[in-house]
Amino acid sequence: MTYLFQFLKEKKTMLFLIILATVIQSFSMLAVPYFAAKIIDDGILKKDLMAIVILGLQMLAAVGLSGLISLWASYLSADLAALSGKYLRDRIFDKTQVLSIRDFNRFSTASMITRATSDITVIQQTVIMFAQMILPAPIIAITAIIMTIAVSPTLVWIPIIAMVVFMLAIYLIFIKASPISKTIQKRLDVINRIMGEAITGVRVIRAFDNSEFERKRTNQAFLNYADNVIRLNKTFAVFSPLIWSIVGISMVAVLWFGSFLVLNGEIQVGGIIAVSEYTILLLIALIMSSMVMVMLPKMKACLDRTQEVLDTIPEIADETQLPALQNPDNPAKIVFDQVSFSYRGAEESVLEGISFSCEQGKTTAIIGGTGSGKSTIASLMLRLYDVASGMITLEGTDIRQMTQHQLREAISYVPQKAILFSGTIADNLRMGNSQATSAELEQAAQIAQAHDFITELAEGYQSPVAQGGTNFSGGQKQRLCIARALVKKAPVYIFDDSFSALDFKTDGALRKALKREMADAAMVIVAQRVSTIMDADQIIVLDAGRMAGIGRHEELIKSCSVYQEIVASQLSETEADSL
Ligand SMILES: Nc1ncnc2c1ncn2[C@@H]1O[C@H](COP(=O)(O)OP(=O)(O)OP(=O)(O)O)[C@@H](O)[C@H]1O
Repeated sequence: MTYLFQFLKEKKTMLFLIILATVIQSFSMLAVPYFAAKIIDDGILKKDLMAIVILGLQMLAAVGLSGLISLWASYLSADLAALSGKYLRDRIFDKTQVLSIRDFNRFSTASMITRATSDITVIQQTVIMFAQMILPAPIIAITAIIMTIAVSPTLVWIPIIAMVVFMLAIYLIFIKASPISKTIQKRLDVINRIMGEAITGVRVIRAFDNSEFERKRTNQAFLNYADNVIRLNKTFAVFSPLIWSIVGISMVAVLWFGSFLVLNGEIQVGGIIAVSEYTILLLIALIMSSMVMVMLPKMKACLDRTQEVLDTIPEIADETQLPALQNPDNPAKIVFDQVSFSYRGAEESVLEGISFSCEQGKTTAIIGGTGSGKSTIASLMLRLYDVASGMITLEGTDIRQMTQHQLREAISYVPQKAILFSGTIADNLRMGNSQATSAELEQAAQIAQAHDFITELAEGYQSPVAQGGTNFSGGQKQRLCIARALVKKAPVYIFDDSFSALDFKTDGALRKALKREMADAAMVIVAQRVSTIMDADQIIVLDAGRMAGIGRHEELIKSCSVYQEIVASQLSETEADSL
């Protein structure tokens, strides 16, 4: 609730206007029974036509005012609801940008998407309903009771008892529905995850003819969701008969006890009409508000889930007191000093005692078997995780002693999985440097060996990129990601297995161009293929998270058995012998 209250605090003027409009609307609505009673008592019973006309006009004015004010209140509450959704989505988005990968994994992608979309839509809808239907209820209830007292204090117990019984019933339903609503939102997460996988993985599912298995899996998820929705609806099924019983019994009570009072001369006939109308208006206000109450358990579940994300304290946060940066001209750009690291929950270290230095103008390659920890080294350089022991420095400064912004400004990164965003090619290339000129885009694309295929497209650099870059081949996507990293000019470049989808010729041409054009940068190339890293200035050989060797290709081929094995497994005997 905290964040919603913060939002309402920020929008207090709007909230005040809505409350004001609601008060005026409630009063004008409750004036109608007052005039109705007067018309009966002072007009009809006294046969005074003039009084009937005047009171009728006053009644019409009250109805008109109530309608107009209600329209204004609706506009205001629609605005408030839409803005509340925007406010919460902005906060969630900002949070996703500071959460560490580990924090992020705690929630799962599907759940994060549900929280930012449908959960907030539920909150948004409830805010509008709250403003339009719940807010007027107490005002109408209190005024109706005061007006009833004014007409007949003896009959006031009827609307009061009706109201208490009604609220007690709603409270009990709320208590029962709350946990079910929470479960429903969790089931929705599962549906989103499974449907997401079924849709994005449709090619694989068809290729493995696995539709039947997927159908069973989705069916189970849909059933679990439906079961809970049915339980919730059953809980609310008692609601309608209960309400109408309370309304009916209240009416009987008003007419019955009211008739006695009329016969005793304590009130006039119009009084019975007024009291019964006040009771009905009070109950209608409560019915309307309770319809929204039905949504409250769900809204609470959604708010709790939103709050859970927003309350998460990022595992990796910038220090508040940062020392001045060391030496930006330090030729040793990135240094790993006895770095060890393990993923949360894993018993063994993924990296152990890693020490090396990436120098300006030099290429450092990291090679090793799958799962040996190559990508983890890249993630640590970007401080997506913090080291367990040891230290990583950028230009002489411990990367924990600088802001994440400073660190990531200095590094340009090409991820292992080529990720593109919907928009144009130019939009994607400008991601790390929005001011880049067309000439700079072209130059980067040329180095990345992407220029030729881009210019062959009808719209060139303005060609559309589909969500996830699905309209490009694996190799084209990789080259666009490399070009994107080159457009962002940085002292350090990390290529995490970014040449794997390229043919040997393109791979060779790209590396040659990189060496020529990026002569001043420190380059880190993570690779599986020996041919990609053979001419690097230093090669780090990883074996199960430990450094099995470091040096140039010619040295390692003689001294490092792990490297020899990798080379032997990839190059033909003649090729290996000739090296
Ligand atoms: N987010 C994670 N949580 C837990 N374990 C992880 C995570 N990411 C990687 N690992 C584990 O850490 C080890 C090293 O993974 P890493 O991705 O660094 O290897 P790699 O050498 O880059 O492999 P590949 O060449 O296959 O990409 C693996 O055993 C992997 O299972």
